[in-house]
Amino acid sequence: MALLQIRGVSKSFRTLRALESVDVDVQAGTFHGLIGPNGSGKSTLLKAIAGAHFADGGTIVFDGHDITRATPYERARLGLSLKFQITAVLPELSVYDNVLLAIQSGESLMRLLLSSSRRALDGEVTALLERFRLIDRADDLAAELSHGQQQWLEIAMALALRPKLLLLDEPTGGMSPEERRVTGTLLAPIKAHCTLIIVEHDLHFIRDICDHLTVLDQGRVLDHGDVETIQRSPKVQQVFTTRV
Ligand SMILES: Nc1ncnc2c1ncn2[C@@H]1O[C@H](COP(=O)(O)OP(=O)(O)OP(=O)(O)O)[C@@H](O)[C@H]1O
Repeated sequence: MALLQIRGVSKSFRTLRALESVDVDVQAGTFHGLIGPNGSGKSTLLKAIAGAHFADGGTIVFDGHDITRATPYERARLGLSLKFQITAVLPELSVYDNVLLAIQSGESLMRLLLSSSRRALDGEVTALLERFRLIDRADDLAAELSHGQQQWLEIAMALALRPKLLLLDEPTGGMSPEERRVTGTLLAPIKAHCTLIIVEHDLHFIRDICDHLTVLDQGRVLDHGDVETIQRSPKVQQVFTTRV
């Protein structure tokens, strides 16, 4: 059974049908790309998965649980984590404290009161900072990081609670080509423990890191399959040459 099963999901904003009867299966241990022209519904689908929007119709089953009406908090407890397009780091805190807070957000109040404090969590914070090449910036304010480094910090924070499924909305937006390349390198090892759904406009980037692609067009699934199949798909080629 797929880790995530989306069946017949629809979402309207007033009269606009942003998603129309969308079916997607995401297998555990894969990187799954969502692509499509502007306004095709990619972000709306991510938000419906994370619970930031409720679907108007259809069902979403995650890891055997029907989460269609679950709150974002309940989904997070089941192992879903979302990093939005807009940076959400706390700029006035150090890089270290941003990651520490992200880890502590999953701690029970009792553990916090008993102070499973900085020292107890230091190993976890340090490991994440090392993995995301931020250890040398640990004491700097998050505001002082480059745009690319802030994105990596956010991915590290999204991984702090060890999610089973990570949702990334355009993580390479605004990055330099070198930062994009590094982002691919940083994401690759998470496949060992985390499934990924990623929305991206950079088709080279997504082609290089994804196993499977779903193509949306005007709120519907236009095609899906492995990267080679999608690259050869005439209907996908037509949409990308005429409307991207
Ligand atoms: N909160 C909202 N209220 C009203 N309309 C919305 C809302 N969110 C999205 N839409 C509309 O729904 C449609 C799908 O938007 P969505 O952001 O999901 O597309 P997208 O594929 O992610 O686009 P892009 O690639 O430009 O980010 C668009 O027409 C958009 O204007």
